[in-house]
Amino acid sequence: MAAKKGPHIVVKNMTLVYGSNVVQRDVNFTVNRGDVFIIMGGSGCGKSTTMRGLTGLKPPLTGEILYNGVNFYGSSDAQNRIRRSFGVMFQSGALWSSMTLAENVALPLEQYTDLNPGQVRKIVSLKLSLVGLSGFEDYYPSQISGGMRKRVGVARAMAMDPEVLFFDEPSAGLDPVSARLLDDLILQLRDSLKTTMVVVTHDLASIFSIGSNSVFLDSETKTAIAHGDPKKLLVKSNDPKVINFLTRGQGRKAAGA
Ligand SMILES: Nc1ncnc2c1ncn2[C@@H]1O[C@H](COP(=O)(O)OP(=O)(O)OP(=O)(O)O)[C@@H](O)[C@H]1O
Repeated sequence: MAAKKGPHIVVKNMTLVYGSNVVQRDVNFTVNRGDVFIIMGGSGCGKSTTMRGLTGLKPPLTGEILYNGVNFYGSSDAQNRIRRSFGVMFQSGALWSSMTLAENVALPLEQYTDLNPGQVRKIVSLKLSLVGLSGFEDYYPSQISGGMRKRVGVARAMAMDPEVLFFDEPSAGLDPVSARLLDDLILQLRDSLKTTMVVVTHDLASIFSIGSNSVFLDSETKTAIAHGDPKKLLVKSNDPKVINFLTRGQGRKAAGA
């Protein structure tokens, strides 16, 4: 578990492309240990692609991504080792509908560890209790709410005690109260487990309530134009695009910042 402060993920001059289409160019940012780090920006600016770069699904054309100083794409050995140090929660929760919640959370443990079934069962119960779902082990995804399914996705992403947890649009499809509960869970897990959290979102309520650090990706210039605590950016940024985004187009005064 990561306990020390300091840089956890360092992105250096990262350029991401699909064929001849440049999504983001020369992006630089640092995610510190224990950050709830927000990847933000307007539609299509490349947030999901950046997360794919950070998680090994999209090798950058150029640049480096360092985890604890080790180049993620430097060798397949490094990549495999680093991949084991993080968990990913996809937008829908990505649960298998034919499996119980316990079976879903057990999957990574069965795939990547030699734990016996009794040990797996214990860890699964612990992870489900961490996300407030004790006693739901034998339910199927269709028998629980959307917010609960996302929590199961978090439990599964945490099965291997990751140092970093990635969230792709965690509040998508949730009502505001469920979205808020999920935000609270993210903060609670960060505080209790010291896990570094990286969150792709354009939900302003989430950005301000959980974000301690961020990068703002701009779709016009195709690069990062702001970096830091979103609450501070709201007050201090001089970039009209950043202010426009953070105030939903209202401007700083109207937004009360
Ligand atoms: N698999 C792909 N192949 C080709 N182009 C893609 C692919 N995935 C995304 N793109 C393009 O890359 C750009 C960035 O997409 P991406 O999904 O990363 O943006 P985003 O900021 O996450 O968007 P949104 O907020 O709408 O989810 C878009 O122009 C998109 O059309």
